[in-house]
Amino acid sequence: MSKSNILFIINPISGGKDKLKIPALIDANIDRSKFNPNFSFTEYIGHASEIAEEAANKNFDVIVAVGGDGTINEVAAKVMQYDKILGIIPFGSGNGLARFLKIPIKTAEAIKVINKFDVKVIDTATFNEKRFFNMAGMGFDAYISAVFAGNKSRGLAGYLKLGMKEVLSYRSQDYDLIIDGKEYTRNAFVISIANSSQYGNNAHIAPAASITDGLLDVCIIKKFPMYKLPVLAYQMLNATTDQSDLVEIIKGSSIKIVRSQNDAIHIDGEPFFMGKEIDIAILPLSLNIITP
Ligand SMILES: Nc1ncnc2c1ncn2[C@@H]1O[C@H](COP(=O)(O)OP(=O)(O)OP(=O)(O)O)[C@@H](O)[C@H]1O
Repeated sequence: MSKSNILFIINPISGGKDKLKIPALIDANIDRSKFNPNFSFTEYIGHASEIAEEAANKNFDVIVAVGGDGTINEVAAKVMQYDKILGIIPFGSGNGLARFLKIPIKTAEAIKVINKFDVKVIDTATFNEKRFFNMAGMGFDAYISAVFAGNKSRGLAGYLKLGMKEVLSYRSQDYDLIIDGKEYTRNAFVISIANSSQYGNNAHIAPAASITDGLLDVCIIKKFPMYKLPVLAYQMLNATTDQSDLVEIIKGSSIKIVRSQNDAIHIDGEPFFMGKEIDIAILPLSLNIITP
C-alpha cells in the first residue's frame, strides 16, 4: 500500500493549551509505514481553512485538525470540498465532535486512532451559507460565544464564569420554526441544531442524536426559572435531556427558523451574526473521517 501524505493543522490557541511539543510527539508516534507527516500552525481565524485548501491541492490525502470544534469546522469544510479524509486530535475547550466520536482526548491515544486509519462517512449540515459538523444554534449560547470571542482567556473555566454572569440578564426570544414542513412557534432560551449529541465536555443536549441517520436534532431549551439551571446541567451531563420538561427535541432534515431580529448565531461554537431567517439542511454521509 502506498503511503498517505498527512498534514496536521495545529491551532496554537485552542483549549488554552501549549502545543509546541505536539509535532515532536506526533512524529515519534505516527505509523511511518502508512503516513508521511507534515505540520502547520495556524496564525489567525480562517487560516486553518486556507492551509487545508492548499494541502488538498498539494496531494495531501489526510488532513488532521489539532484543536477544538472551531478548528475542525475550518478544516472539515475543505476536506469535504476536495473529498479528502479528516482526522482529529482533540485540543479544544469542549471537543464536542471528538468526544461524541469517542476519539481519545489523550494525544498519544488519538495518534493511535489515526494509525489504525479506520475511515467512516458521517453527516454534515449547512446553516445558511455556512457548514457545520457538530452543533450550531442561536439564543443564549450564541450570545455567550459572541461575548467570549472578545475575551483574551480561553478554556472552560472562563466560559463558565462568563455564562454564569450573563445568564441572569439574558431574555429568551420568540422563534417560528418549520421542520420538514411542520410549523412550530416557540419562546426559547436556546435553540441548538445538533448533528452529534453534545456541545462538548460531555454536556449532551440531544442524547439520541446519530451522525449517520440523515437527521438533525432541533433542541429547543425553553425559558426556565434560574433555580432549575442545575437540573438542566445535571440532565445534560447524564444525557437525559430527551426526558426533560425543559427541553423539546424535534428531529428533521430541512429546517427554517425565523426570529424577530438580526442576531448572533454560533457555528460549532464560533460566533457569527446572521439575519432573521436561517435555513438549515443536512448533507447525509458527506464527510470522510477517521474514527476509533
Ligand atoms: N493563531 C490563532 N490566533 C487566534 N485565533 C485562532 C488562531 N488559529 C485559529 N484560531 C481560531 O481559534 C478559534 C477557536 O478554535 P477551537 O474551536 O479549535 O478551540 P476552542 O474554542 O478552545 O475549542 P472548542 O470549540 O472545542 O470548545 C477558531 O475559530 C479558529 O479560527
